[in-house]
Amino acid sequence: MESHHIHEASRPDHKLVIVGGSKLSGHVNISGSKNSALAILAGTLCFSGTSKLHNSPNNLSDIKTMFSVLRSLGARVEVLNGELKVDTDGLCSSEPCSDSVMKIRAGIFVLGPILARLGEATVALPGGCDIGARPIDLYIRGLRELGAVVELIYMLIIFLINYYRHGKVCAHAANGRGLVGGSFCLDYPSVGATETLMMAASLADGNTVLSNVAKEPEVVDLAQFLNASGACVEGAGSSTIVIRGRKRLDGPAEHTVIPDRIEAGTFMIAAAITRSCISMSPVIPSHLSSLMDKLSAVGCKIKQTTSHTVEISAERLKIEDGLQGLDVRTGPFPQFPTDLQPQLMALLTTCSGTSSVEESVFEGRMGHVLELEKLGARIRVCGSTALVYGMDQGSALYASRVVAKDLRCGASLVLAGMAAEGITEVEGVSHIDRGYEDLEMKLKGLGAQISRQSSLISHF
Ligand SMILES: CC(=O)N[C@H]1[C@@H](OP(=O)(O)OP(=O)(O)OC[C@H]2O[C@@H](n3ccc(=O)[nH]c3=O)[C@H](O)[C@@H]2O)O[C@H](CO)[C@@H](O)[C@@H]1O
Ligand SMILES: C=C(OP(=O)(O)O)C(=O)O
Repeated sequence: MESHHIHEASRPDHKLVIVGGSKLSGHVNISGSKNSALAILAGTLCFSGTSKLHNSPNNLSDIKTMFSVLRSLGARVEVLNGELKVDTDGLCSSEPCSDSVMKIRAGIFVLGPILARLGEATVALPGGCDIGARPIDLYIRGLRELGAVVELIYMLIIFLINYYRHGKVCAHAANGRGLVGGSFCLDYPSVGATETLMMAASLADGNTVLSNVAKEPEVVDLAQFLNASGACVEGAGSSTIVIRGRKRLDGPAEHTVIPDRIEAGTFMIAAAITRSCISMSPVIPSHLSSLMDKLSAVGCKIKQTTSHTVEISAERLKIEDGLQGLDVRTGPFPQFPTDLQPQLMALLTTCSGTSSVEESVFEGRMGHVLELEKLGARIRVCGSTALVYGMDQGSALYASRVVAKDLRCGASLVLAGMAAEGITEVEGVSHIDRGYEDLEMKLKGLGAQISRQSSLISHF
């Protein structure tokens, strides 16, 4: 057992019970971005003072876990009337609580800020969705370019007849000096490595040039937060970022987190898979271009009704009618997001023809396939590509009991359950709670028949 894949889901859980076949209608409010908020929370460690964050999705379990990470370092975190305040005056530790770090991928995002601010950091290897190896070599190599000495240390923890490997990253600024500016070209535009290096370089002595960086909107949001706190980060959103390091950042900023493009995308696919028409806000349409292109190509009609509102319509008489399968390949932004791949795959099982879905970002992000097959989908996986057979090629969604193996797998199963005939049960809801605020309440508000129940009650 690898220690960095321990999930809340290993505890007794709830399930979502879905009566398939309902049409959706109306409007849904989109929460703030999980991945932006997680990076910005780490960013608050770059300076002293109290930051105010609006639109942070504070009810997500991943965000609450990040609060625990920050608190374990001496920060004070408070949520009052939806407004989040993070006070980092009391930062007193360079080693966050390993149990919390090991629950989420973003646990490792604190490495850069702590190292830059305190000159040393020891952080456990992080958790997050179990979708492949997820190394941190780019973080380590990048920090070394900024003058850090970084080592990975593994311990074998033996407990009765079980054992697991517990890994930690230990870093310190070489020769007791702080970090220094440098140049680093990422082999792959990793979101987390880009964010970590951007935060660390903001406090380095001199200028840093990062090339082949991630261009995701969450990277841009973090850069805006850091700049509002006195940092000088230029070029976020392009493939090269230049950071003019400062000894100390001015401090606390007030910032509004961008809307969650993955949550918005999931609701767009919910409308498509139920052949319904819904609207949603706030969204930043340019963050959703690749999904909107694909949904238009399958046959949905998408309209931007205000600068921050989109309406999607896939209304047809019958679920079997109309939508056409297609080929898709995931990739770094602005390509199709891997975090919407499982949800799109669920939709493609209800379209006509054979679709091809290639996962190019994570090596192990096909965990939803087996579960979708339990709901009647016909899918064949060859390496990193799944051939998805549509309704006219043998897929026929019907109710079953399935398990969310990870966050977006869970979302994809909920969507498939809404299109399946009968009552579907989705277990492992704690994965879904990591990244969707009130998913079932929001879907219910749109007309879905969905409820949360104890896993001990069964409909089968
Ligand atoms: C908390 C958060 O923001 N999570 C998001 C973030 O994850 P995360 O930041 O972990 O994703 P990355 O962009 O780093 O990973 C992309 C690819 O790069 C590889 N890699 C990454 C780092 C490294 O040092 N070495 C390396 O090889 C990974 O194994 C993966 O194959 O971006 C992903 C890609 O958009 C999203 O799916 C996640 O939802
Ligand atoms: C993969 C995801 O999250 P994380 O990186 O936190 O595991 C996700 O949000 O789909």
